[in-house]
Amino acid sequence: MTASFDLFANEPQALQLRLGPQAMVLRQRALPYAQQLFEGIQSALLQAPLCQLQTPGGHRMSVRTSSCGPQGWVSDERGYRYATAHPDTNKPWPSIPVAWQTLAIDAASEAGFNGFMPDSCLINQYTPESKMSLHQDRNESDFTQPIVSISLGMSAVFLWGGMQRSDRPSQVLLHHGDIVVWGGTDRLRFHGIKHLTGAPHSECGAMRYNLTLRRAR
Ligand SMILES: O=C(O)CCC(=O)C(=O)O
Ligand SMILES: [Fe+2]
Repeated sequence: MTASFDLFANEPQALQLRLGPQAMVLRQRALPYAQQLFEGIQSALLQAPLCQLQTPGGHRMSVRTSSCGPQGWVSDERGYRYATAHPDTNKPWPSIPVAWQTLAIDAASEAGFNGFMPDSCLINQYTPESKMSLHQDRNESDFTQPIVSISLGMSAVFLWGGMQRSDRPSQVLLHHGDIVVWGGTDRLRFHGIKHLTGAPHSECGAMRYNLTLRRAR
């Protein structure tokens, strides 16, 4: 075995994958916090149960969602928007755990966005039957604030498109512990989830969780 082989064996995979001028995947960035994140999700969902929301067009989303923070993302026949209370329980959303805030703020700054101040964390739960069509995140009031999106559990095929819905998206595999950050000129890029892929996850089975931290107001 050569010395260089040894060096490469210890080399982590490329830890940052650039998706655009102001967008990147921070591979495995959330891995050290995964257990803590799973526990936080479980306790948040006890207070704010997952819902299968209706789109304004009358379809049921295949993803189940909940939120933390002063603002939670909701959807119904009246449209997509942020709300201060859970649509079923009418209670305020649980607060965003401080560790999630810190992780998101640090990830944002590593991707070039200082001063990220999330007031909303969407919790998406996917099964192998779920997908999320190409969309832009545009219900927020300040597009200078980035999006920080944490993947946990099963891997997924992330669709990373352009500024037009018709732009053909590239496909990026997102794995347990990866964080995607996008903002600035990439803030309104179309994106989505084609489907989950790979084996069930040791911690959460045939499921993927995504935490999307944003500044809503
Ligand atoms: O699950 C993901 O990785 C993306 C989720 C997303 O784009 C959204 O909730 O707006
Ligand atoms: Fe999105």
